[in-house]
Amino acid sequence: MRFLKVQKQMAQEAITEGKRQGWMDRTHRVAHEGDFVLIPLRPGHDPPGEVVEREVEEEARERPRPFRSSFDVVGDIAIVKVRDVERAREIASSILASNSHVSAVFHDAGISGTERRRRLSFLAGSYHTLTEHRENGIRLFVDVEKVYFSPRLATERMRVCNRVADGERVLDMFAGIGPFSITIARYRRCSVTAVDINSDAIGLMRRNIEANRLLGRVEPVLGDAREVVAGRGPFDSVIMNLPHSPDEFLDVGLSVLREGGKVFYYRICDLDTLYLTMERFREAGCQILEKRKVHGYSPREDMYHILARKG
Ligand SMILES: C[S@@+](CC[C@H](N)C(=O)[O-])C[C@H]1O[C@@H](n2cnc3c(N)ncnc32)[C@H](O)[C@@H]1O
Repeated sequence: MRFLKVQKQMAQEAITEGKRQGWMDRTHRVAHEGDFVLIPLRPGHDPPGEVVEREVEEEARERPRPFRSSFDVVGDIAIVKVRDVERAREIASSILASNSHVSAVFHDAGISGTERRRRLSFLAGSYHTLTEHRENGIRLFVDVEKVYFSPRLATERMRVCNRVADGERVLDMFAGIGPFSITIARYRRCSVTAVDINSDAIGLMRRNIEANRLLGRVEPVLGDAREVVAGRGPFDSVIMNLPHSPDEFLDVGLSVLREGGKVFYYRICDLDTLYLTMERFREAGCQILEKRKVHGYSPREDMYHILARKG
């Protein structure tokens, strides 16, 4: 098989270009060879650079992965995630018929913008977007139209909480309505700084802190993490749950983390990008303690978690 051979430092950029220009063979995995990365090429494509031939084993072929289920339930609101709106309408009727606790159903046309708001259209039931969701023994007010919230991360939030010790200072850099922060403050004697750029999310976070009687334990901070985090800390744990673009903030997160502190990092990407990200952690002087898949995202990408220690 033919590969484009590039230096490790240039690999991320080359992979992005290879996907955009269509010369990268996305049915095979990227390989590693010393300080170089080998990017698989589609037949008949010759991008500029060094092209090499290598034998590949069958396991190097990417396998199709299962898609995620077709709807989520947040409080008493169901959010249908299939592309076809007609199919979404059919699913909406059967959700209402078979789930007595669901009273409104929306179609999700995707999440967009810095504030990660959902583009929703109303399908069935009684129209409302504000609901109360319960997970891991906490109460969360969520406006499904104005803020990001995913019930699929409930187990993940408890896992993170279980890795945090009493007495820690915790920074939740992209906190949303505060599900990680509030879970930790509820079960650990910690002080949590919870940052988000979306004013609606911070408004709901304040309400959630009060609803869970955690006033003074979680400090909501409205603003761009890049600006408002500098000068705070040092923190014992930093949570980075901005899975589409966390690398832009890795320097900020690590700058306020104490030596020996932990970073809980999430990223949606393919395996090749994940390995490059792990390399970035190592280059920044961190030790990877854990790496695992949280859930599938698309046929080619998954959401991954990296737990790393500074120093
Ligand atoms: C994927 S959501 C995660 C929310 C929350 N951690 C959760 O589990 O529900 C990412 C959040 O990051 C916020 N965000 C995006 N860019 C930001 C930035 N530069 N500074 C602070 N928050 C940001 C968005 O408003 C959004 O609420």
